[in-house]
Amino acid sequence: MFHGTMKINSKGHLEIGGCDTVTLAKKFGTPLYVIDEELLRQNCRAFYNGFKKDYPGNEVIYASKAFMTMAICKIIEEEKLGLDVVSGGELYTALKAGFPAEKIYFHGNNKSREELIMALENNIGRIIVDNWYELNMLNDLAKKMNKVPNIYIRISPGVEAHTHQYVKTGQIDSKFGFPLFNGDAIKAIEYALTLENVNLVGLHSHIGSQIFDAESYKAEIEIMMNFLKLLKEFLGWEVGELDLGGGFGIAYVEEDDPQPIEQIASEIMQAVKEYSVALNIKMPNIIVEPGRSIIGNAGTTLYTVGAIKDIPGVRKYVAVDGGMSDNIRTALYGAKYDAIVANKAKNIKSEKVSIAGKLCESGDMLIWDITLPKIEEGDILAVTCTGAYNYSMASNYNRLPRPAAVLVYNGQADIIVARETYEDLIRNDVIPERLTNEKIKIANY
Ligand SMILES: Cc1ncc(COP(=O)(O)O)c(C=O)c1O
Ligand SMILES: N[C@H](CCC[C@H](N)C(=O)O)C(=O)O
Repeated sequence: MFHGTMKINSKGHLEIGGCDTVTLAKKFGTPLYVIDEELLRQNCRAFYNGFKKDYPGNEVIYASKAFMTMAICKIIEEEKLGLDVVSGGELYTALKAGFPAEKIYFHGNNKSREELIMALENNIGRIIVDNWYELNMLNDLAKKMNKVPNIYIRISPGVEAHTHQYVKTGQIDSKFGFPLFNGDAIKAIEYALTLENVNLVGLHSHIGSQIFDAESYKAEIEIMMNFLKLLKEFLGWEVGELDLGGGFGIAYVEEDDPQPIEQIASEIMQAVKEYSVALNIKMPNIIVEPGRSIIGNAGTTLYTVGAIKDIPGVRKYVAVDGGMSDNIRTALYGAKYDAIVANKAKNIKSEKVSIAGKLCESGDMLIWDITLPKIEEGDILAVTCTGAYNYSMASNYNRLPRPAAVLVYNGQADIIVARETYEDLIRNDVIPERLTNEKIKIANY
């Protein structure tokens, strides 16, 4: 499956953003995350057109947890989207990239005092309050700092999205948000409205990730709009902003069949409109927080093929020079990926193999069972749709340095994150004095 600007060039190599991926692998080394800028921008525009063009009060905020670097913040800003951050680190990155603070939304189920202070000092757009502890702490801090931040209350709506257990978040048994079913949500809202140093402007809910159609969102909308009606009746409070979260799915492999964003957006907006009329409540501005669907299919990881182990009648393992340290999703969620042999992009697919990583775990697999052209040591393998939750969930397991990322556009390739070096790996190591009596020599690689 080809995505965005992918094509096969005259050498029979896979090209992305007008760049030959075999040349990219040579120039920048592997593993290498390659980001197709044009596709990333197209994805941003699909959301903008679907949710914001006809509804200027709506906001599309990119869930930066999917993939964040300062360069990505620049593109998101240029595409007129806001930014969802979930930690001091993401907030810091956004601020350092000069992202407009008023378009930053801060999530998280256990924000620290320091993180909240940072958010208040920088007057960010919205703080999404997840629990009682945070609500009181934020109000106290804001009082001391003489601020009145705009907040949302996060609601746990009790909606089961049809997706993987670990990427469901809206169900009753969830660590996120104030439950609707036991009255906690309404109590929190009533209480927040009495607080002097927070300004409650909206509600938030998020039901999960990798959702393919509007049905689960409609269930969420039904619950939330009925709740808005209840709030109007019992508290006399009309909700101005309703954040429906992210979760829009993408096609990793051929059998995945998500509806186009424009279609889902139109069904969502239609449902919101209909409920406002039917329930006789003001139509709230809608906020959505796509992560995966903005960056997922715009990313491809290039690897070099190394050892190949054929167990006749059992399986042929093809090992690459990365693995679960740069893409943990197969091991963690049983995620499925597609791949292209970049230097043999035209060749006939002739053998079934499994793509293994180089880390010290049997579960360190990238793809179980894929049919590819005959593959040999030294080939460049391009695993597609690795833009979301690969780099951002990468680790240094086995002390593998994290790969570099390049942004490709119109024949140009620019590094947006440098490859980590062995020096980076030991940068924060400390050898306590009592262990240093023998000189430890570190070879200079
Ligand atoms: C609150 C919230 N918003 C948005 C997202 C983004 O989800 P996705 O990448 O599936 O769009 C997530 C999940 O990571 C989330 O928890
Ligand atoms: N935070 C998201 C899920 C992120 C899933 C992501 N880590 C992945 O690799 O698919 C949620 O709660 O819906």
